[in-house]
Amino acid sequence: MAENSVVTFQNVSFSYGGAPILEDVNFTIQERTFMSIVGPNAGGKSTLLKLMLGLLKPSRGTIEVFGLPPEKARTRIGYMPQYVQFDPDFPVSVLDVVLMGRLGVGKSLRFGPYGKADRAMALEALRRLEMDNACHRPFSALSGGQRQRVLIARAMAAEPELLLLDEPTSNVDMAVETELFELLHAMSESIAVVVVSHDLGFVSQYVESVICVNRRVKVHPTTAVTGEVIADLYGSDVRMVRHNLKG
Ligand SMILES: Nc1ncnc2c1ncn2[C@@H]1O[C@H](COP(=O)(O)OP(=O)(O)OP(=O)(O)O)[C@@H](O)[C@H]1O
Repeated sequence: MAENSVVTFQNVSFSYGGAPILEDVNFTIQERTFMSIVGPNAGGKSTLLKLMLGLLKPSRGTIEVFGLPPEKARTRIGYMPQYVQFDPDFPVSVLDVVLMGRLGVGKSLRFGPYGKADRAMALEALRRLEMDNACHRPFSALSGGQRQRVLIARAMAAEPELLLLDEPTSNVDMAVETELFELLHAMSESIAVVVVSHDLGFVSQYVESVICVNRRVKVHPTTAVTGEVIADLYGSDVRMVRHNLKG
């Protein structure tokens, strides 16, 4: 593993049993970086994240996270999945949801009760997402955007060295999206942050490089993402939304 590499993919291919979803993938993610995974629907973005987490195994090639097989590095990764299922009748508080991020943190796997340090870390994560005032509210009573922030807090509560977020802003308005990206950008000064997004124009304002996924994977510095790169990735059917938020 190269020095400072958090994630390394070497000649990785993957299929769910049928046609290849990812083919001969090679890239690295360095520490203290903010990257986005972009690409068309069904291009393999979520699959790439699940491989990084060790939830799926490559059919070919090698993946290392912090120099380890991904499943051995999982406690160092914070993950926010694309869809979170929960029962709205289940009386779980905001703090309970964030505390779930503390499961497995530390030397051994623990299944509660949570200690003081766990609660402090969960509250700190909520504070950073400006949701600490809601800590005793039922999770089901929150708006979509508030839930999204709580789920990000849950991923952060694990004190991850690598934070993976699968479309974290799919339910939120643009003001919240901007706030979240500012926050993630700040976090990337100390850890590696990787965000799956459909909105290349928006993420380009924040990330240093983009991991373009469409069965093959190519990494481009944001400045090199030209119309040609986009057409290559998405074909002619591309809607590149540029919000022009920074003046
Ligand atoms: N568990 C599974 N079993 C079989 N095929 C799957 C499974 N999960 C995903 N796929 C297929 O793998 C391909 C890539 O899916 P993936 O979810 O990685 O794409 P994606 O780029 O994240 O898509 P989207 O932008 O729509 O979220 C798709 O064709 C999908 O149908």
